[in-house]
Amino acid sequence: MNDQTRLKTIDDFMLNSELPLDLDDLMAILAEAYQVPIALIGIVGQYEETFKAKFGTDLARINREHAFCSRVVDEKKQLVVCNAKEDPRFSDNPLVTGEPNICFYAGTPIRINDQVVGAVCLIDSKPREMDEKRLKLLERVGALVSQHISLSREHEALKREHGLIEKSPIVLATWRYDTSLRLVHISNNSERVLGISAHDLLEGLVELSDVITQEADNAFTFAMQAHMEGVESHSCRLQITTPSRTIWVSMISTANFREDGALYSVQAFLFDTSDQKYVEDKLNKTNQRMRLLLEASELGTWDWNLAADVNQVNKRWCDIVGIEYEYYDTSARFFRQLIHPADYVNVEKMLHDHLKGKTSVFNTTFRMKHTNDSWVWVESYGKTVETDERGRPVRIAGIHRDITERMERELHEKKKTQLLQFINKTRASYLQNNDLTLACQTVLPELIDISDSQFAFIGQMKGEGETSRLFIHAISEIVWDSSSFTQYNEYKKRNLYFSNFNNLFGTTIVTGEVTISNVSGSHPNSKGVPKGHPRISRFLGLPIKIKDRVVGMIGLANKFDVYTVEDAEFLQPLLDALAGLFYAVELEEGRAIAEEKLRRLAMTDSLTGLYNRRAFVDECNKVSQRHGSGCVAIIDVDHFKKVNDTYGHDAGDQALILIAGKIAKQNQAPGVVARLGGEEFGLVVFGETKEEIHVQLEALRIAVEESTLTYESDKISLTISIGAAFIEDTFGVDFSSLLSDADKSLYLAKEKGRNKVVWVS
Ligand SMILES: Nc1nc2c(ncn2[C@@H]2O[C@H](COP(=O)(O)OP(=O)(O)OP(=O)(O)O)[C@@H](O)[C@H]2O)c(=O)[nH]1
Repeated sequence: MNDQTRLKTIDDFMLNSELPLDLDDLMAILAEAYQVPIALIGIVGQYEETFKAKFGTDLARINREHAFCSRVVDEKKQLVVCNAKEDPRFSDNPLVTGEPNICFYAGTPIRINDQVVGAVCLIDSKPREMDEKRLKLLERVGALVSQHISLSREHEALKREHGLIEKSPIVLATWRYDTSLRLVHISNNSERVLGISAHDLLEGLVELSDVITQEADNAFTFAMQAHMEGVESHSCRLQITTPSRTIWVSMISTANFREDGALYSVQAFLFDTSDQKYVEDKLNKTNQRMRLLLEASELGTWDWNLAADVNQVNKRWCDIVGIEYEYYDTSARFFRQLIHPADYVNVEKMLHDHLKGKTSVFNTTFRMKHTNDSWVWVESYGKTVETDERGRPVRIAGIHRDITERMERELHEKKKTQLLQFINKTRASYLQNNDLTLACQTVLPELIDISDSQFAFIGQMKGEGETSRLFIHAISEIVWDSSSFTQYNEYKKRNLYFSNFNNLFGTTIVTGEVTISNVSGSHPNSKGVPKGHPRISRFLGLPIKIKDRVVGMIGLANKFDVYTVEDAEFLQPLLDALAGLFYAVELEEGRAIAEEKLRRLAMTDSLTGLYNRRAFVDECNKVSQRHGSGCVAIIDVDHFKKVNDTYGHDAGDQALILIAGKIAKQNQAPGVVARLGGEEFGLVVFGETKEEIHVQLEALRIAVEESTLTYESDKISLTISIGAAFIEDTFGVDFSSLLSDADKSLYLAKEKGRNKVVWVS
């Protein structure tokens, strides 16, 4: 191992090369001084010893096994052999027995890097002695040779470096400092690289200050002064102008200091960076032009370093969102918090896609919060401009363009079209289904969307005056407790009414005006919301009017932005359309009521209020469609002509009203009671048996018999005769023939003396 290290050192110091050490003269002096015929410097290799310097012999190398020096190397110490011929270790050594007939040998180690690599030795063919003093002297010679070898190597290395520098585009210069800095060395490539000959500079024929600009001279002087004041390294850029050309040179200088800290020398590398300077200048000019162009084009710029989380923007960028340039916060968090909540997810997605390499550019439009609380539409266009060693983006840069005006115009147009579409949709839904509530519910989500709101309702006033209430056709589902759940269920059943108008939305109904509240609780009529109800931060109440009458309203809540009069104006066509529909519904309802009235009138006997004959026939037809037992009867007032004749027609009328009342009282629905004409009434009675019904008819007869009509001062007694036909099952029965049968029985009842019930046999 140790031997290996030694051989490596030999290799390293090129002692295994053929080159001599150039110390033959020293060997001559040494031989002279020690009065020996041979003095050598031997380097002991693996198999042989090579003589690097010699005096007194022509031998270049010998086998290692015969080399005396190998013992010096192996034992790492001086070796003195006074008489080899008598020394058993060497007596048969061919170098002893033959040429050069070694008899005396004194060797001292050559040490390099603590390794003994060879020896400096003295040889004589005669026996000799060596005193201690001379041996010490030889040891010192060995040390000097060792030092010489080391220095030679360093010198060789330096020569090689200098040789490299001379061929390189880098000029090496050294200044020595005594009272001032003086150029003491400059590499020969100075002429080629800098255009100034090294010779001229070193001889002082040309001064550096003669060829550099004033500005560069200042920079150079500054560098040197910095070194004089203790700065170890420095770099600057100098412009050098020679008659043939002008170049830019970068100078990197290093100071060397003495132990007391005083400056000893300055070494500098100078290299031509004109190309780089040219590119830089061009880039600067381009940047400058770009900046002017951006400023002129009203473009905001951003340059986001992701790793450092620094987002640099220009002044225009700040202007777009109304931020003072000086107070701009460069963090991405600040940038993000300006993005509109409704656009945030999309922006993040677009950014993510670009960062992951899914898109070559980041290009999207979104809204940003202006310091004046409005939203600014920006078009953002960005691109990765720098990546790390793994290709991941570390810097993205881009532009912002304020497109608010264009977007608002476009959005307004789009919304207008959307509004007209959904107005048509509402109308169509109503016409198709004749169901206004369904139509309102269908368009509610679109209304919320188009108005940028969170909640909405559409209501219509129902009822007259004091009792009028707002019927809720459609409302956003907001359920937060059991009572609101009940309320929402009422809504589902189409039975939700708002009747208290002493609050924010009620203001719209009461005043018939648009209600705008953009700060929660700020409106004088605001009563807040029930506990648990989502916060209503902004509210817009829009009245639906027919002429000046409020017939309903739209309530909108929680727009991202503030509600404005323009919002109300924008939605006016919808309000008008709903007003039209509400009016149509009102008309429809009125017509239905009138029709019902007419229908009732056509079916009613005006004197008694009972069904008339036609209605009786209709009702009998209905009865004939169901199963069950019963009877049909005809009732006739006895001697009614006499009543008329005796007490007058009016008394007759009163008698008819009285009897009609009795009949109606005795026969409730589903029985049918009608005045068939004159003093004749028709009756359908239900009952299990004929007997059971008979009891009912008898009761009616008796009730009339027992009643007395008081007309003016007269008491008028009345009786009725009844002809009745029993029906086992009413289903499919022909009532007209049964009535005819009952009429015959009535005739019989009259014949038998009146005030009787007679059944069809
Ligand atoms: N006051 C009044 N009389 C009416 C009305 N309609 C019919 N009458 C009268 O009713 C009378 C019916 O008389 P009649 O058909 O002769 O029968 P009656 O007098 O009741 O005798 P009987 O039926 O045989 O018991 C006529 O005098 C009609 O003028 C009416 O609406 N009001």
